Order: sequence, then structure tokens, then C-alpha cells
Amino acid sequence: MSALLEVQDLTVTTSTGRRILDGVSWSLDAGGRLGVVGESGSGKSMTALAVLGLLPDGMRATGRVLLDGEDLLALPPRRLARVRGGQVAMVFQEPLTALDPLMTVGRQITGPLRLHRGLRGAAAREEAARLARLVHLDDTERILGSYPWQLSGGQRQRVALAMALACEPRVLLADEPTTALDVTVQAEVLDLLDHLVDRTGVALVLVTHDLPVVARVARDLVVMRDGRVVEHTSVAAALAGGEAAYTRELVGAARAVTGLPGGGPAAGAAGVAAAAARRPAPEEETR
Ligand SMILES: Nc1ncnc2c1ncn2[C@@H]1O[C@H](COP(=O)(O)OP(=O)(O)OP(=O)(O)O)[C@@H](O)[C@H]1O
Repeated sequence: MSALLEVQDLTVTTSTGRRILDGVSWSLDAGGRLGVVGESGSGKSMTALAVLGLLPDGMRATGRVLLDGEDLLALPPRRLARVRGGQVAMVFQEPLTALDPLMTVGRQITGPLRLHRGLRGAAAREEAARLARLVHLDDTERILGSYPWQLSGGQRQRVALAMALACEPRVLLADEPTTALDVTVQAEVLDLLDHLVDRTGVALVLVTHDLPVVARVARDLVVMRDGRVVEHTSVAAALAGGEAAYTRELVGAARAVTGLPGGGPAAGAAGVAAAAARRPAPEEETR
């Protein structure tokens, strides 16, 4: 079976000729969950932006980004804009950047429903309410009538997820979706992401500097450094040791400061407890 999304030899160069990405390749199957990790400046966000055709002015991308075999890098801008937000949706670190401060949440969710699915009136409102419930915004009526600034950070990120899922995308690209949230809300949003991927079958690309975040939600892993892919493996294999010395370094560092699950004796009690607590049963899922 061929991959749903395949990045082949992606290279991004600035106007001054500096290579920001150098021959990045990875693939994602339908329904897959891929984590992209690496330290600050390793090129994670640029990879996500290049996939979406959203690179800053003056940067040039070469290589191929195949969605179901169609090269997104070769698409005319208007066709690419339809793919973006349609077949490939995105969620960023700061949900406020994706939300219009002057529009109620309800109108923001019905926007993509109208644009990508042709829903209007009561049908659009009902679908917006269903999406709000899907992302566990249970006080649905109040939330849909609120403006973004009236919501908490966690609620805003749930709204951003509802908007991303409104067009029934095949791929969800999330760049540091929990980094701006405090720790307990982070855990809730990660559990929600996990649940949404299961529930909708959307394939996930999760970009983060935080390995425990990836370990919690992703199945496959791309480790980046200095604009290159160091290793493309499974999360389980990386936690069990990883091929590349740099992957082992990242895993070791994460394990030293957090309860990173899996792995050998170094995982310790905190890691084992975190692994056990990783997937709550649906009925006890954190809201
Ligand atoms: N607008 C820009 N112009 C030129 N270089 C840039 C620009 N934005 C980022 N870069 C450079 O591109 C490289 C990759 O940056 P990128 O933002 O993808 O890293 P990252 O892995 O996502 O890090 P972080 O977690 O800090 O966001 C870095 O060296 C960065 O300095």
C-alpha cells in the first residue's frame, strides 16, 4: 500500500542560499500517527510549513510532498489552498492566531463547514454543535456563542481542533499544539487528540520538541537535527534504544526529567506509572 502523505527529499533554502531543510524524507500511512521531534531550530516547523505550502517569503522548497501521489509542491496556489484546510488541516501552538477575535466560536466553526462542505443554516449549526461535543466542549451553546477571548487556552485549542476537523481532513498537522498550555490542560488536550485520531481515523503529524508528548500520542517517529532526518522509526523502537546515537541522547534526556514511558530499567517508577496511565478508558477520559 502506498503512503497517504509522503515527503521526499524536501530541501528548503532561504533567499541567501542557506539550507534550512536538507533532504528530508518520511511517510505517513492513512490513519497513521507520526511524531516529528528535535531540538529548537532543527527544522520541525519549517517541515510542517513546507508541507502546507506556507513557507515565509523568499524561501524555496524542492523535492516532493505527495498526498495520495499528487505533488503538493507542484500545485498552483489556488489548488493548494483548497487542499490546505480541506484534505490537510492544521493546528498551531497558539490557537488565538487561528481564531478571529471579532467572530463568535460558532461562526468560526461554521465558516469551514460552508466553504469545504457546503453546509448552511441549521445543518451547519447542528454540525458545529456536534464538532464542539466531539472536542469535549460540553457547555456547547455557551461556547458557540462566545468570542475567543472569553475562553480559556485549553478551550481555545479545542475550538481550533473542531475547526480543523470541520472539513473532515485526511491529515491533521499539529505543530506544538499543547506547548502554550499549562501541564494539566496539556494532558487533557493530548488525550483528546488521541481520542479524535481514533474516532475520526484522521492521520496525524505531531510536531513537538517534547518527546513525552510524542510518546503519548504517536506511533511512528521522525527525529530531526540541523534540518535533516536523523532517524525514522517507531516510537516503541526509539524508546527501546533507537538506532541513532542522537535519538538515544534525546530519549535519555527526556527520561531523566520526565516520566517517559517504556524502555529499559532507566525508565524508573515514574515512567512505568506514566505508561500505565497513558490511555484512560473512554468512560473515565479527562474532559
Ligand atoms: N523566517 C525565517 N527566515 C530565515 N530563517 C528562518 C526563518 N524561520 C526559521 N528560520 C530558521 O530555520 C531553521 C529551522 O527552524 P524551525 O522553526 O523549523 O525549527 P524548529 O525545529 O521548529 O524549532 P522551534 O521548536 O524552536 O520552533 C532555524 O535555523 C531557524 O533559525
